[in-house]
Amino acid sequence: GPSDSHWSYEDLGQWDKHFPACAGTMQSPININTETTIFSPQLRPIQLSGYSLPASQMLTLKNNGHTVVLKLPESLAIVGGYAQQYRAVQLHLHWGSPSSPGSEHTVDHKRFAGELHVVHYNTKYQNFEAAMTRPDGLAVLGVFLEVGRRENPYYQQILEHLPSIQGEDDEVYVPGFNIAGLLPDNLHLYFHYNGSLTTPPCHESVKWTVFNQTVMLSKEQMSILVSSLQTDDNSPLMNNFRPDQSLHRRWVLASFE
Ligand SMILES: NS(=O)(=O)c1c(F)c(F)c(SCCc2ccc(C(=O)O)cc2)c(F)c1NC1CCCCCCC1
Ligand SMILES: [Zn+2]
Repeated sequence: GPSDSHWSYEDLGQWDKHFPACAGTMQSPININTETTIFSPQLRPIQLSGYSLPASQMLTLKNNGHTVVLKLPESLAIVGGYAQQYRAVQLHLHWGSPSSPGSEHTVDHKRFAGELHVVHYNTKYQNFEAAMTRPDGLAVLGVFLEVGRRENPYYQQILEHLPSIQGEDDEVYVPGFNIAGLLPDNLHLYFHYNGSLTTPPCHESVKWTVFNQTVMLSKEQMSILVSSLQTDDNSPLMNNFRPDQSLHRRWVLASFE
């Protein structure tokens, strides 16, 4: 894949040997300290377009050895909340283990069960590859996953296929569905900051939106997420989250008080 899969979450300290950006001062994820976020009323609600896909539109779901990735058509776009238009590339998940949480961002040092990332690129650049290295190149929407009492039908559209892509590089076709169903219903309560990809090559090209409202999955769904996939040497794919990186001179904005 785009970043050689020889890196792992075990050798985090070595990432910057091959990918120098990983040692930068605008890295992600971060801990969001709600005491020092800056209320920014100019932040508009995130508006999405084209997120509801017909079942006739098939998407590829792949275990790439680091996470499960759903490739998205460029017809999905962020049309509000960002200064420029961004189009979808893919979405993927981060999780922990049967006994521990695995979100990437934390809020007041609380780590959530998991985290969804929907990756988009700025349409002022030719394509994703050109955008990936520019400061305003990418927009990633982050959603915290929690365990609740009911099954989440939208996440089930992804989770039900995990048992059939257990091995690294396994992939399967899944029918389209309303991708917006994976996000919280309230898209105007969010944190916003400038950061990076949380995986090598760690490019500092991401304008992050982390929603304040979480989404709920059932216990059984979370169990499928943390225990279905394997990585290269058939070891369980778990705890695929990067520890939080220091903020340095950055501020985190909040669209709410
Ligand atoms: N949180 S994140 O957005 O930084 C992120 C991660 F944390 C990730 F862990 C990942 S997966 C690791 C990168 C990767 C490896 C293999 C393949 C492949 O075989 O197709 C593809 C990608 C991952 F894919 C992403 N997002 C990617 C950034 C990596 C390179 C380009 C792919 C689009 C966005
Ligand atoms: Zn991610």
